[in-house]
Amino acid sequence: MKILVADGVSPKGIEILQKAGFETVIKDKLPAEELLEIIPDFDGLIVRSASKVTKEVIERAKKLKIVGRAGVGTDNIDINAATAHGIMVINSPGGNTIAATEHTMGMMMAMARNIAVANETMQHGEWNRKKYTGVELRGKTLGVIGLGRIGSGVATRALAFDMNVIGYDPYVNEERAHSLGIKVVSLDELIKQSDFITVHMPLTPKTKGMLNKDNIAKMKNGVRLINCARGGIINEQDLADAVKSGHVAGAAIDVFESEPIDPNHPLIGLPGVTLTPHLGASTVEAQVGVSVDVAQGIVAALNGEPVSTAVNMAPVSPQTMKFIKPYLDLAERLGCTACSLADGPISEVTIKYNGEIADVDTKMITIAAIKGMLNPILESNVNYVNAPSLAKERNIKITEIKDKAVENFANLITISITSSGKTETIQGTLFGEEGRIVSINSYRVDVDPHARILICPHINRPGVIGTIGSLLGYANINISGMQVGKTKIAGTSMMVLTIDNEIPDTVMQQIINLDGIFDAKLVNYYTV
Ligand SMILES: NC(=O)C1=CN([C@@H]2O[C@H](COP(=O)(O)OP(=O)(O)OC[C@H]3O[C@@H](n4cnc5c(N)ncnc54)[C@H](O)[C@@H]3O)[C@@H](O)[C@H]2O)C=CC1
Ligand SMILES: O=C(O)C(=O)COP(=O)(O)O
Repeated sequence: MKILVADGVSPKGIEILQKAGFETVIKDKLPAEELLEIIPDFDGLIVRSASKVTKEVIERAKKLKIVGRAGVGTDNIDINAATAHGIMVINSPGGNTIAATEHTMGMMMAMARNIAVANETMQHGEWNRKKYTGVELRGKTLGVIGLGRIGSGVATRALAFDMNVIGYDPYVNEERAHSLGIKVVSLDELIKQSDFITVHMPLTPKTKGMLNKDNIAKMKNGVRLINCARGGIINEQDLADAVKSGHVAGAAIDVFESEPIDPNHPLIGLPGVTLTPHLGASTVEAQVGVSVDVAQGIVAALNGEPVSTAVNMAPVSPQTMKFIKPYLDLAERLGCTACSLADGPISEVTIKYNGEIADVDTKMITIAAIKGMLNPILESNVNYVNAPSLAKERNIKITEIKDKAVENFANLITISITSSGKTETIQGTLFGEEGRIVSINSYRVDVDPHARILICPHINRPGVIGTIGSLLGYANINISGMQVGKTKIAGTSMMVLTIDNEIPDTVMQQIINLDGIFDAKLVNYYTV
């Protein structure tokens, strides 16, 4: 498989891709037209913030399976288009947190003490001590908007500078804010009380222009603003106007609505304004971190493994991922088994979780089951990204049930599929990390759901199993394992044979026609 690295990333990640057997094509600052032209040839794409992965790029990328963002912000990627095409988007959120946090602190100090402008003028032979008198951070109120990884890092560092830190983040609870040692206030209060305001949230339709002329007018006279998150969160023209009027004493800006910026940008040349060209993540350490993280994510995803940093899937924490990982494979095999038993279009699927597993976030396990169920019947490649939307398109109703109560197994997944008014129910559990099917339509079994199995409910009387064995033997099909499951219904059993070769349709029909056989279903796990 081929991976295109469109923006410069550290060679450490590229080594990981190459070691995993991927061919890599490395381009730095790839022009948009060239990206469009060459993308059809690639299975994976790595970008930073410079490359724009537009709908057009996605639509041309017929082989593309994954876009990896070596960094946090994915606003340069059309996530909806990627999802609609079943393309996974992953990012590498932890790797550049410290870099962006420290850059924010640096920008705040540079702005407060006129460091950048003093340096610039000194380089031109000027010695002007009076003009560049600054202000102290100690005792000033810092308003942090967005208390995620970077915002909370900035908050705790600012406390070490004896600043009074207040924060606003509608998605962070008070407990978390208290653990940071800061006070949570409303946006309005933060705007009115702060001497410095720094923003640390993603650019979304909600956050675009969140700081603008209306609320800048409510800020303290002499307020200083910092944006090391995304251009556009603070309206650039409104900010420039407020700096010119003197209401805003300083601005430290690393990110811009359009990058690189135009030489006529309104913030260029204004007193008190410190600008850097999107340097927040540009440290040696951060670039190694994001490159390694994104490469590992791509290798895992292209090997069919789930990735906790996927952006267009339900987010899963690394701890939850560790717990659920073995269940994903099991659920996919149970889904595949259930689908193979169904006799018509699937209308409804119920996935029930019993035991400890009922306490964790099972969304991804449910998706794995749907993926396993749809892959054998759909032409398109069903993956963790497109499985829910493909099920929805086919009007399949999906229900998750959770119940901590257990009977025979510490954890049990039960998948019931309804098709043509008939429901097939498969149950599975883990023995250690090994998945097992433990019941099929109430017949108790212990089946390893790999390779290929033949499931035959039959009359429990002498000779029935033997006739199938002979028939398969004549057809030169080897049976490498066998289980007979019983139920409470007297006189019937469930035979599950592990089969080494494909069974031709004619032989399947002969099996179904045998006296004492109710049905025969072949389950192939090659799609899992
Ligand atoms: N300048 C640079 O080079 C870098 C910039 N960034 C940017 O910094 C920003 C923050 O990154 P992280 O802290 O890693 O993200 P994060 O996801 O950990 O934190 C974002 C926070 O914003 C909050 N939030 C969302 N909507 C909000 C709203 N309307 N009002 C207030 N808070 C809101 C969320 O609840 C979350 O706590 C992102 O935009 C990212 O792209 C990240 C790394 C480097
Ligand atoms: O990670 C982010 O969100 C950043 O803004 C860093 O962008 P970059 O990778 O330096 O182009």
